[in-house]
Amino acid sequence: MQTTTTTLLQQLNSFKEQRKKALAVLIDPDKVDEDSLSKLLALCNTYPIDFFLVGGSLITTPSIQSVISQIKSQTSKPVILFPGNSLHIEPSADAILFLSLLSGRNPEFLIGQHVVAAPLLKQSQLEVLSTGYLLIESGRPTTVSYMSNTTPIPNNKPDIAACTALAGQYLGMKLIYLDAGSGAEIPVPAKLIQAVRGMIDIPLIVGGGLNTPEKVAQALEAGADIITIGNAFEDKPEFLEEVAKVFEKYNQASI
Ligand SMILES: CC(C)=CCC/C(C)=C/CC/C(C)=C/CC/C(C)=C/COP(=O)(O)OP(=O)(O)O
Ligand SMILES: O=P(O)(O)OC[C@@H](O)CO
Ligand SMILES: [Mg+2]
Repeated sequence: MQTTTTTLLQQLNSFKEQRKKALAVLIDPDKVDEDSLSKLLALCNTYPIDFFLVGGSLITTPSIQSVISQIKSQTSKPVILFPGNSLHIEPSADAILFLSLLSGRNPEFLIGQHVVAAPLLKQSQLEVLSTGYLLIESGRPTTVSYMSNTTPIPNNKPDIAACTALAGQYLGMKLIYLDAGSGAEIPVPAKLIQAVRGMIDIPLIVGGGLNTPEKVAQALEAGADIITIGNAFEDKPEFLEEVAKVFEKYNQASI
């Protein structure tokens, strides 16, 4: 019998078609130890999360692989790399966000790291998810803007964000990620999310500073298909219960 496997991209596209909102839990390998990760993973088995993102702008932990191995031993959800550079490729994950930093004008993060990464990805089994990555201004400089030496899109310029995202879609990218940056003071504004949502057809990921149920609900309401949460779960894993309630409301309404 022939078996067909669904790719992660197909799953994300089908969520979007069904209007099912997805939740990604971001694990920064530098910010967890075995015990704290174990506690978070136990909660991720209690509440319906969709996948894990693993990564950071700067990773000093020698083994991303051991973090992935712990996630895989405690849960069955897909693990997607969220890399800051080409050194962050770890073949034991399921997929990688192949990010091109479209909001910036630094060729290294638009195409340079990608050339180095491409042959490594070809040798791996990782599903490569071509992603237009847009940093949105969020109050104070973020790790990503510093590390990438780029300026984010002003958060009162929804048109610039929408046109940048559309250019990404026309270039063939399969996902758009709007990121206010990890621990952002001000998350991506609803108006800007709406403008991007209205311009593109591909799934939209939104993250950065989503640390209250209200902020999560606002991003979903504005049109995010996938929400990423990192810091708020690191600080308080129990926040997952509150987030799950927000998702339940949206996902029940979509059935
Ligand atoms: C193509 C490959 C393999 C690599 C390049 C990938 C690109 C273009 C990355 C864009 C720039 C960048 C540095 C992105 C990092 C995104 C990320 C994983 C953010 C998570 O948050 P942190 O920046 O680690 O925040 P903290 O300060 O809270 O740790
Ligand atoms: O850590 P937080 O603030 O949730 O941000 C998540 C992610 O979008 C950062 O790149
Ligand atoms: Mg980090």
